[in-house]
Amino acid sequence: MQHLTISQPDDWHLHLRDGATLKAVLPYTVRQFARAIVMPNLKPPIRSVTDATAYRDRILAAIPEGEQFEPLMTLYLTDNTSPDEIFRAKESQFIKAVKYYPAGATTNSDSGVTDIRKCDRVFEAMQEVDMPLLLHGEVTDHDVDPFDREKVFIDRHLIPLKQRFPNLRVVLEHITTSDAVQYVLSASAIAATLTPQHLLFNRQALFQGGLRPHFYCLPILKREEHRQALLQAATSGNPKFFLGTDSAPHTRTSKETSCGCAGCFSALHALELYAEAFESVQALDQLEAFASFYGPDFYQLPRNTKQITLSKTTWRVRDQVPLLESGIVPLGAGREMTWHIV
Ligand SMILES: NC(=O)N[C@@H](CC(=O)O)C(=O)O
Ligand SMILES: [Zn+2]
Ligand SMILES: [Zn+2]
Repeated sequence: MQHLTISQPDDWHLHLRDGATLKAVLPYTVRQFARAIVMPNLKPPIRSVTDATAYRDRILAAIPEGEQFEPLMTLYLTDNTSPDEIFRAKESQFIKAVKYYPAGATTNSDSGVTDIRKCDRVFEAMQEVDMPLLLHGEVTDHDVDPFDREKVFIDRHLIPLKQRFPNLRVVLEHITTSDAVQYVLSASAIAATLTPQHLLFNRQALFQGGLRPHFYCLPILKREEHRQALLQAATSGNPKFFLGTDSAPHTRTSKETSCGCAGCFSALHALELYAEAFESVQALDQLEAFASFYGPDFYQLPRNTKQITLSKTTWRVRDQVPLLESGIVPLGAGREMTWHIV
């Protein structure tokens, strides 16, 4: 196959940041994706409809002239989020979900939830108005090994949560383990997003000839057997699994340091990376549904009608994209790619 034309995809998990970073990264997303679920982990986080309205306006203002893009906003759940905020969010029309970060689990999560049970009144409101809950599904307990934090989260928190709120629609974000795949398959009213890094790389990428900070994201890359399970889920044609890049820009200097930030920047070439992952298991015929159908179906939004074409062309991922002094290093910088957006 030399060309692949699919309906335009959407990105169901994206970090756009704010200010200069927002302006630097947004054009890459707009080139590929019609819509994106925008993460609320700014400093300070997007906690209210008022915050989300202002942030959405800043995103709209940063869309390049003549391009179309629809940011779908989220609220950052805290111990103090009120059920009334959920009702207001539902009324806004453009807030599509609420994001749960365990306090301290990942980048800018200091204001996250300290105990998930504290939010039960909010979950009740969400279940009532059918507002999806997006989970960064990792425990933060220091006695739990970083490679086990997703599985332990499912056992300790997600299974009980689903028992308390069986109809609350949940997305387990950026899944990294076969345990997560199994759980999502077994439960109802739940879906999962998959990132390009977790489909293409295993934890060896972190240690290839030395320490590789640009492969460090959370949840951390896992063993090959987990990558295989994720790839199988993504290409299986099951609508519970859809595209969410988790593109998470950090400057080069904030990653190449003694305590580097977590996050991989993939907005530059996300769709091309997914195409490569799907082709590696002869499943390019499943790419369109994963990238363009199952996400809008879950969020009860119309599928996109525009199309996008990829062609079989080799090219090399550039070393960095410009931002401030140090730039942002894209996922797989220097890598030879095999698919290119026309
Ligand atoms: N995935 C990451 O490693 N980092 C994300 C936060 C997140 O999605 O957990 C970020 O905001 O940088
Ligand atoms: Zn996360
Ligand atoms: Zn993320």
